[in-house]
Amino acid sequence: MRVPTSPTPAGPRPDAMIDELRDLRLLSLVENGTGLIGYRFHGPLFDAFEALDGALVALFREEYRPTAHSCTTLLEREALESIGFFDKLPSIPLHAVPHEIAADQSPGPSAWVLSPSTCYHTFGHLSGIDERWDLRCFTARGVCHRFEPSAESTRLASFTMREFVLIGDADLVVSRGESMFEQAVAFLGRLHDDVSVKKASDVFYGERSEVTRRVQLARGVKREVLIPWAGDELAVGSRNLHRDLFTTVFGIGPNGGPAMHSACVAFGIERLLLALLARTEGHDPERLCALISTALAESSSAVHAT
Ligand SMILES: Nc1ncnc2c1ncn2[C@@H]1O[C@H](COP(=O)(O)OP(=O)(O)OP(=O)(O)O)[C@@H](O)[C@H]1O
Ligand SMILES: [Zn+2]
Repeated sequence: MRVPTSPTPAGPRPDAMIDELRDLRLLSLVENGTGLIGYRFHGPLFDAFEALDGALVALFREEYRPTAHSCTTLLEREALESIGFFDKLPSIPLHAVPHEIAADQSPGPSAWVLSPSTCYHTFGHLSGIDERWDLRCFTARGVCHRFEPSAESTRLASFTMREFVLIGDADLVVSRGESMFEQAVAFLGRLHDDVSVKKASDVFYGERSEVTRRVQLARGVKREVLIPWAGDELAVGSRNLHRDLFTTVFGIGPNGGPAMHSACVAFGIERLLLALLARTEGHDPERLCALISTALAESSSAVHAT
């Protein structure tokens, strides 16, 4: 998450490919005065979006057997308060004032925010569970919202995240989280010849200081997978280790004994789609769909061969 800068930039400069896709009516921009809110994908471009998301789920289905769940766009404000989100990143959450809830006055408009990540729904669902397990995987796709105004065409206020959450034994969460991330990187490497990985820090998981940033980098709490985009590198996914932060706050697992840990591996589907399409011949979404199927088949046979 990036702390918003001020003053707010005028608006995004769509890249040439984005203009092309708009002309073909495959994509439309959702904008307001502060910049780009999000994208709507149409026809074959939406098919490629679904193919990418579906491939990520298929990639991990056999080995991790994730339990899938859905998400609401709205999240209880309390959930973010309990993990100190507003103390660390007060400007990121977008507050929701849906008319129906406002009219009903119960629980009241200020009780809701637009969800900034999908894993809070997973943790919320497991809250208070009195069970311990070695390792379980959960997955959800959700529209996420963050207020990080920027002139970049890939920093959206509304975007789609596919997330896998691992919960269980501390060592297993780290080792399996790492191999899951590596498998995703290998899959993306079949679709693009210039995929890179780097360690990152996130102000959310500590104080906003240089010391914390370095400690996080040294501990490898966050790793990102990047694909070139518009002369720069774009983070299309990340692996975050939370230790027992969320399991403790949300009360996941029985009292007593070592706390279970959690990690998440998350992907931004809009970023992935645009960055991969930029490398696809003719920026053709149907061609990208075919490449995704081939890469998925190759990835599965690589897993079975080991
Ligand atoms: N504002 C955004 N617009 C589009 N995609 C995003 C945005 N923020 C995050 N994502 C996508 O969701 C993925 C997982 O979210 P995560 O919280 O790890 O991102 P992040 O570290 O905040 O991203 P960044 O480093 O770009 O600020 C990111 O790797 C990225 O692909
Ligand atoms: Zn997460």
